[in-house]
Amino acid sequence: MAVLTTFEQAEPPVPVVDMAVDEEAAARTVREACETTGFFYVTNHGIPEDLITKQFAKAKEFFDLPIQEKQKSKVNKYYHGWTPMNDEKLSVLGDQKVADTKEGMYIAREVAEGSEENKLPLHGPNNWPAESSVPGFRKAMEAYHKACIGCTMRINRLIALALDLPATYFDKDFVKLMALLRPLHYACVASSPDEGIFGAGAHTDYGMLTILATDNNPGLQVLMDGKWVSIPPKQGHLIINLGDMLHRWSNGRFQSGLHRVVTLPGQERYSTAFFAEPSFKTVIAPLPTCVSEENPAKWPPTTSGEYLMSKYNATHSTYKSRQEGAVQATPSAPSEISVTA
Ligand SMILES: O=C(O)CCC(=O)C(=O)O
Ligand SMILES: [Fe+2]
Repeated sequence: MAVLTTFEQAEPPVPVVDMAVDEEAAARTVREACETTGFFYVTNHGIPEDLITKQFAKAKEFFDLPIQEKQKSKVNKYYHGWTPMNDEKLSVLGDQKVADTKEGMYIAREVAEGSEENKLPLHGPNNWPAESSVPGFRKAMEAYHKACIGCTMRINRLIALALDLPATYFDKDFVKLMALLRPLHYACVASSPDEGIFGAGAHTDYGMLTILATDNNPGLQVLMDGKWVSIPPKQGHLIINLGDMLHRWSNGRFQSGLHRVVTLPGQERYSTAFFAEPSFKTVIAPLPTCVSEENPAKWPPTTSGEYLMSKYNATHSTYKSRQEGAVQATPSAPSEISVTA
């Protein structure tokens, strides 16, 4: 594992997908990225720049609040809301001594209490901060969340084409998508891989895809050929990476790259991840173009909801304690990580 501490800074090592070019051409670039690292940049992604800027400004205002105020928005039973510093220990490599030096806020698609969807685990109201403590927070986050859903649907078309499926293939599975926006704030604590201190420990994301917006500070690294390679911020671009659910859905064809965040000395960092997962009940069994007699299913079927809950259980201490005696997540196939890493 010594090789995993090697750093290498290079030109952006993952492709740029221009979403304004014709879909077939874009899908070819997506396929190449998805079969190797599972990471790519998108440009002309259709999300107005001012929505990105506004949500960053409001996220900062929220994270600047005193802890007692943020505690009022602490994750609720749906796991929506604020998670404090050092809540997660994401690394799957056994190299992390201190839990992630970041705090975050989970914001989902708003589901009304008492509604049909509210009967599902993880589906319910958000835990917004009071309007008086961060005026405009909800409005900015809801606008950006909505724009990210639109972007997800467009990227899904490219992923479908890249898998030789009709462009609209995933639409039915995302009618009631699980969509979590997660503004993140990394503390001014320099990461030290040798001492096991990370902004975010090495992990793969859980779902279909992640749309990541970052401030101008680098920090994100992806493991490529045994080396940690920086994926730097790129003006006008968003970073897309695939999650484990798509890895499994594509029967291992598309990759969910192992990544981490290493923060630099004297540097706070803000990023906002948007995690898109299929609707809770979507069955995750190999996609038709990814399975055959010669290439049988590598995992048993699961559902999007079960899979996501098993992942939260494994990594979020507050989720685990909240669920004790409540939701029982069904663990999925245990081989996920070794396949990915
Ligand atoms: O902050 C970043 O650059 C990455 C965050 C991330 O990987 C995550 O939240 O899953
Ligand atoms: Fe991630």
